[in-house]
Amino acid sequence: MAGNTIGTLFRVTTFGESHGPALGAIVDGCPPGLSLSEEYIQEELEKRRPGKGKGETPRKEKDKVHLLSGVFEGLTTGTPIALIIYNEDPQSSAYEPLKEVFRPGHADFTYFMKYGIRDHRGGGRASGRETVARVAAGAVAKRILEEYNIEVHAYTINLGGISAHARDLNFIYQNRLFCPDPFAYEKMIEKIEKTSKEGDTLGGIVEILAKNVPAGLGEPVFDKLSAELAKAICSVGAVKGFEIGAGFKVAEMKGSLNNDPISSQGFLKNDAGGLLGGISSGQDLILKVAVKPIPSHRKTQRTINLLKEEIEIQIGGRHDISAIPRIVPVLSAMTRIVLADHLLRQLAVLAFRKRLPFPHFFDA
Ligand SMILES: Cc1cc2nc3c(=O)[nH]c(=O)nc-3n(C[C@H](O)[C@H](O)[C@H](O)COP(=O)(O)O)c2cc1C
Ligand SMILES: C=C(O[C@@H]1CC(C(=O)O)=C[C@@H](OP(=O)(O)O)[C@H]1O)C(=O)O
Repeated sequence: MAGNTIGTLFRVTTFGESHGPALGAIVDGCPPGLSLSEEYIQEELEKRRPGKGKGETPRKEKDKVHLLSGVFEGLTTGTPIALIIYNEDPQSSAYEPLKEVFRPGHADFTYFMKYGIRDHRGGGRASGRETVARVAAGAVAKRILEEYNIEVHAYTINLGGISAHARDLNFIYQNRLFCPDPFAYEKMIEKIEKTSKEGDTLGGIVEILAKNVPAGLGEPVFDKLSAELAKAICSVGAVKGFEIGAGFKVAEMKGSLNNDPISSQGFLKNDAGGLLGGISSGQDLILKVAVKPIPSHRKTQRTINLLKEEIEIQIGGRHDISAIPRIVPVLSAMTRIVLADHLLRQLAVLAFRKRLPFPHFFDA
């Protein structure tokens, strides 16, 4: 069925289920001549791989990526890139008792209402494990963006109500929570430990910062960069909120405060989050993403089964306490996929745009 592909010139399709033999991605539209290796992609996958930090699912997966096509002698050929990651530790029998039960907060009920059939093993395609394929594809997008010096950083600014106040971009890559604030990091770890003991789970907020994004990315109407980013980010499981720049605060701001004044040196502030008319302004892109707590907590939950009988369940098995931090590299990957697609789309415009007046407005 439809709905497994994202992008126009840079197209990503993912396939696979959490407890099937494998997950993977087909990446079509990557330009030729870029260096790309399994090692490069693996480095990104390691950031999402389960079982590496406090409160993460203990499922033992190497998440080893196999690059099947589209690369010859270390360089992309311009043809489709196929990436596959085999599942090694599914333990599907743990899901047998849940076969005819709808877990609250998970996708069991809606998948069943839609298809009338579902792969109950580990949530099937609705599992957070599907995101391994997205991160693999996002690594290809990263290679394209590197050619234009475009950087994407994502980091945890809130975990279970504990806020990060500092934004130390070096520190985010030194801790497993991708937290930019060493003080908040300690508090977040304590919160995970306490919540884990209580048998409960946590949500949080991830901020995404994209630097050196040239002005002009995004189409004017339906494929606005803002809309495409919202779609890509909200396509990730457990995402419940998305903000651009000042986000929901704009509702309370006056226009005289909200607008970012423009000087010959550039914009004087960035409440717009780098997007005007849905098109990148050349300022940093700043996005915020609200992530809900993991639905599989250990407390008793009310639900129904396939016979519509009311029952109580207690979910055991292997689960994250929070989708944070492992969702953080997924959100970077989705942002990169959208930016790579729109960069390629804008390069076609620029080939002609340079004939018009004011070419000095463009650096790309
Ligand atoms: C990286 C990541 C890890 C996740 N880990 C778990 C988990 O261990 N257990 C669980 O029940 N849900 C987990 N989730 C959340 C569910 O996949 C998600 O809640 C489910 O697909 C329902 O979708 P929704 O929350 O968007 O409505 C995870 C999600 C992500 C993105
Ligand atoms: C395996 C991963 O996370 C899984 C995401 C997940 C869910 O319901 O989303 C449920 C758990 O699956 P299982 O019960 O098979 O262990 C997590 O372990 C992964 O992200 O690689």
